[in-house]
Amino acid sequence: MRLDIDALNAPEALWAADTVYRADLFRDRVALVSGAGSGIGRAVALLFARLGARLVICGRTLEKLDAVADFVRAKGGEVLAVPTNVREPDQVENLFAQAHAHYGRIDCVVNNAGGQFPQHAIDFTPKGWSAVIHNNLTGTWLMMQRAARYWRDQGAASASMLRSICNIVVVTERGMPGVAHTVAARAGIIGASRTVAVEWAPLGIRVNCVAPGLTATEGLRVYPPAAQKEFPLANPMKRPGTPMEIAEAVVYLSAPSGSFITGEVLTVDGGGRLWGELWTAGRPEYYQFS
Ligand SMILES: CCCCCCC/C=C/C(=O)SCCNC(=O)CCNC(=O)[C@H](O)C(C)(C)COP(=O)(O)OP(=O)(O)OC[C@H]1O[C@@H](n2cnc3c(N)ncnc32)[C@H](O)[C@@H]1OP(=O)(O)O
Ligand SMILES: NC(=O)C1=CN([C@@H]2O[C@H](COP(=O)(O)OP(=O)(O)OC[C@H]3O[C@@H](n4cnc5c(N)ncnc54)[C@H](OP(=O)(O)O)[C@@H]3O)[C@@H](O)[C@H]2O)C=CC1
Repeated sequence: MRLDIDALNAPEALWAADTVYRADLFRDRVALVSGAGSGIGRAVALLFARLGARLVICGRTLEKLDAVADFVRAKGGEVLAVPTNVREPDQVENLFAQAHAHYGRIDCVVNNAGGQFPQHAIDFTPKGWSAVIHNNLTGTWLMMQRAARYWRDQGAASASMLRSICNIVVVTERGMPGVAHTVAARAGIIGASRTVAVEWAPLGIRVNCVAPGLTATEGLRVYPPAAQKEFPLANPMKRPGTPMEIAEAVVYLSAPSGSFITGEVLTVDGGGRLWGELWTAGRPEYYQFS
């Protein structure tokens, strides 16, 4: 299988792609997207912008954020780019302070920033385990909690507020050989999301997760060629998902279409949790077919 990752992730292609949503769905709303400099996060941010949202985007690398911000502005959109490492509480604090100073409101938060490295679990070092847990569990949690405190401090939710948190996780049901650290971290986020969906409902906050299956982004390039060769075996559709397919799921949960949905995990994996093999660090000999 040849993955045309560059074509599927090109901002112009994302901007021109068909969408089921109407153009003013997020007019006057503010959407904050982490990890928006590439891949799924960029696709989510661009779709929000196409639907009229004003954006706050963050990630660790300023150049990547600037490229997305320049593109959105060239299309007539409004965007604030704040370099942020979501693992650092002070930086998360600064992000929300800047967003509020700039727009005076935040409606939706999409916690997409994350990543891991493929390795057989038996070889994880304490430092490697901690890096992935901090990135994906602690970082996402800090963003969720800061968003909830922001909305609590804003007072009662008005009818015009969406107050939605959407966390990008991975499909955890069958585990995923080669990335046990990230499966552990994301299972933690799913559990926390279900719990705070109840605790934060009185604040008018909905909390959901989107679990993408194999999705064609630049991020896949960190996987070894042997794993990449087997990517078509990841689901019964025998193709990767596209960043746009994940973005449309995020918008569904974040928009009024998700107004009665909270504590849910929307799996967008082409059926991969039912059938498919994903050996992210290569297939061990024991599991070879011949
Ligand atoms: C088949 C694929 C599809 C399914 C996979 C699961 C679904 C998810 C898919 C995706 O997420 S797509 C890709 C998303 N993007 C990324 O994953 C980004 C790339 N990864 C990273 O940036 C890092 O892996 C990181 C750990 C997340 C970054 O954290 P940090 O900057 O703190 O780490 P480092 O300082 O680089 O390393 C700390 C520590 O971690 C161990 N380690 C890091 N990389 C590797 C590696 N390639 N192999 C083994 N161990 C690694 C190591 O112990 C490092 O410490 P030192 O050895 O450097 O002292
Ligand atoms: N592609 C796939 O098959 C799947 C992806 N996912 C998840 O979807 C999300 C997006 O992945 P994808 O788009 O594929 O890959 P990318 O690597 O392109 O996206 C990850 C983004 O997160 C940012 N990021 C990583 N760590 C941090 C941090 N500590 N603070 C702030 N930003 C950070 C990165 O930017 P920078 O390095 O500049 O900070 C990058 O823009 C990730 O959480 C990923 O694990 C889940 C399932 C499948």
